[in-house]
This record gives sequence, structure tokens and C-alpha cells, in this order.
Amino acid sequence: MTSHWQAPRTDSPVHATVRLPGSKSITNRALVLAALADGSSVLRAPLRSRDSDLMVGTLRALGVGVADGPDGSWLVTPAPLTGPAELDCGLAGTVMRFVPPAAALAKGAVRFDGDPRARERPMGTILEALRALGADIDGDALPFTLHGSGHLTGGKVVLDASSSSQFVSGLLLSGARYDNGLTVVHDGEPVPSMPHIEMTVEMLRAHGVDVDDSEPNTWRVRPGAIAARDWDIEPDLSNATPFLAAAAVTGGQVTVPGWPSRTTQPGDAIREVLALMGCEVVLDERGLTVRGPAVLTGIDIDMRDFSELAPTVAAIAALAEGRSQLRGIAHIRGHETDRLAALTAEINRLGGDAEETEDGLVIRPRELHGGTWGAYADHRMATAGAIVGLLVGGVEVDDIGTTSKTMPDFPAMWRAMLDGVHSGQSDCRSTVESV
Ligand SMILES: O=C(O)C1=C[C@@H](OP(=O)(O)O)[C@@H](O)[C@H](O)C1
Ligand SMILES: C=C(OP(=O)(O)O)C(=O)O
Repeated sequence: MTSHWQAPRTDSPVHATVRLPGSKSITNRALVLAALADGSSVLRAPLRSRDSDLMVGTLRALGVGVADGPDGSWLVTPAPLTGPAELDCGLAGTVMRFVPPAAALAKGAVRFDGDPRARERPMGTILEALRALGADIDGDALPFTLHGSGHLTGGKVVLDASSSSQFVSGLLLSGARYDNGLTVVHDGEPVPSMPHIEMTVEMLRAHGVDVDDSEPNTWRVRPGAIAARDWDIEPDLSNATPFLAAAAVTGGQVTVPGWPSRTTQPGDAIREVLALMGCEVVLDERGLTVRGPAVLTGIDIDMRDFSELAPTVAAIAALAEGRSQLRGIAHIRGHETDRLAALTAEINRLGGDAEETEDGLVIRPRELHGGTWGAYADHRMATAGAIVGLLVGGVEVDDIGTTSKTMPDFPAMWRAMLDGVHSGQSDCRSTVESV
């Protein structure tokens, strides 16, 4: 069901403290690793959203125990993976790319499907790689069926991961459990979202897995057990970016507590982006604080490593003074929607000047007017519309409910952030905190 939403506009600088729920990428990796581990693991402060619920649903369907703790944590108890099973991936890249390599260890038939758009997202590369490693799979895209024999031979596979880093991450997460381990070699244009692969490697090592990534574009995983361990999940830094953007575009101040001093989350790159656009950015014991400038400048930046932030940065750029160019993000045409086409269409629909290039976007300043902002079933398109609506009256996001993919409480959090503005409070905490 879609839910039209009048994006709140403000005349005052936003002043708020916003606590974010757990990282989608860390939560869904931790779930897979815990499911394949040699004992039970507890995930504390995980993200509870559509994407992580879908991940839990697939693991339970394969026989893994995932129990809800009273504090929102999950207790994951591994079990031999078994079919038959029907798995719903929704629109979650992490589910459709991380679960098939694990399900290749199952005994029985496992059918995968997802939302209509999920059937269009690139899958052929990872399914072909799994076949090369010994899996029996019908199909090259969702829906497909994997016929598991209870183990996978593994070994070396060469693939082209230029359309998604998740192909590499997905294989690496399960590779230690393959008979011969796993070597993945990337051959093609540069891999996007590299920090997400580093996140995978770090989390595998934290589970005691031996991973060699010393050679560029090659990852070797030694066969062996995945040790059980508990996780405290970091806040989702990519989901923090619309709130930090609110400070940037209104000349206000937003603090996100719990911002890690060291992280593999690509969302951390928002610090560099906002500083280049003229914001004051401070990371200290309070968390990350962004102070917006009187005048935001445009930006010319390669976003290949942090392409997840493209909708947020495009929305800020549409409100900035001066030309912006976002480069290195051709592959986001395969994200939840074709994000280059969607951002261009929605900015221009409101009177803006955005243009698609071969590998990104050019956005030139132009006065915007109100109108409908399409979300395209894409959580980050929806939050980009909310950012634009802060300064432009009459912006209506056609499906704010789609933010439930990674942030079910987004509308309430946004409202709470703005209520901090109107009541003059400088410390408004999101509703998520009490969940
Ligand atoms: O591994 C992950 O958790 C992710 C990897 C990236 O995918 P791409 O490499 O397809 O951009 C990112 O955009 C996505 O949101 C999450
Ligand atoms: C690309 C994204 O998600 P997914 O994990 O579905 O690929 C995203 O969250 O920006």
C-alpha cells in the first residue's frame, strides 16, 4: 500500500540530535554469519526493518533458529540448512545476493523470488559463479530454484563484479563452508562500493575465518568453521545522511550520537561530502555533528565507493549554489530503481536542472517548486524527496512507506527532528531510541 506524504517545509534552521537504528549492511551480514557459525550468536541493536526481517525470514525457512530478545536483539541458533523452501527476497540486494551462496549448502530445493523490481536487478553474475563452484541452479534472475545437495565443492571463480559489490560479499560470506574454500577473482571495470567488501572481510575475520585480500581484486577464503560470536551493531550511517542533510540545507545543526570513530560503512563518507559543500563537520565524543553554512556550494565528486549516498547528495546538490557532478555511479541504475533516471526525473519535475551522464549526474542550481516526488519503491528516493521538501513548499512524496525497507520510523523521526526546531529544543531524540 502506498502512502502519500506532504514533506514538511521549514523556515528555521533544524537543530536536533537524531539516534539511528542499526546498520542494514552489518545486520544482514551478521545474520548470515551467525546462521553458518558453529554455535549460537546474539545480535544486539540490529536493524529491525523490512530488509532485515526478510533476511530473518529466509534463514528461518531454511531451518535456522532466530529468536527475538526482549530488547530487540536476535539470538541466532544455527542448524543444518534444509529445503524445500520458498524464500522471499523482497527488494533487498543483501538478501538476494547473500542467501543463495548459503542456500547452496542446503539439502533440498530452495526457490527464490522477490518484488517485481527485484526480478530486474542483476543476479546472473552470482548465479553463474555459484554454478561454476558446483551448484545446481535453474535461472539467471529472480525467480530461480537452487537444488542443494548439502554441500558445495567451491574453489576458484572469476567474475565481473562491476555491477555490484554484493556478488563478491555474498560468495565470501559462505565460502569458508565450501569443501575447498573459495577464491574470488574480479575481472572487469572497477568494483563499486569497495568498503562494503572490506566490511565483509572484517566481519569474516571477526568470526575467525582466514581471508586473504592482499592481492587487488582477489579474495581467498580458507575452508573451515565460522566461529560463533555476538555483535553490537553500529548505527546505520547511510540512513543518517538525510538527517545530516537537513542541517546542511537549512543552516542548522544535527548531531548523530554513536558515530563510530572507525568503520567500514561507506556512509562515513558523508563527512567529506558535506565538508566539501561548506558544512562544518565535527566528530567527537558526542557523535557526528554537522553545521550547515549560510550558502551551500556545489560539489564534483567520484562516489563509486559510496554510491548508496547518491540520492541524499543529489537532493542536497539540487538545493545548493553552483554546479554539481556526481561521478562513478553508473551501476546505481541497478539499485532499488534506476536511481540516475529517477533522480533526474524527480528533480526536473520540480523545475530543477538535472542531467544524466554516462556514469552519474550533473545538477545545476535552479529554483524549485512544489509537486509530487516519486519514490519508485526506493527508500532512498523517498528520503531524498523529504530533504528537498524542507526548503521547497508543496513537495509530496508519493510513497513514504517505502522507507520501511531500512527505516520503518522515518516519518516519525523526521517529524521529531523538525519538532525540535519548532519547540526550540536542541536535543530531540528519535522514536527509534525507545523501540
Ligand atoms: O553489501 C552491502 O551491504 C551493500 C553493498 C552496496 O551494493 P552495490 O555494490 O550493489 O552498490 C550498497 O549499495 C548496498 O546498499 C549495500
Ligand atoms: C542499494 C541499496 O540496497 P540493496 O541492499 O537492496 O542493494 C541501498 O540501500 O541503497
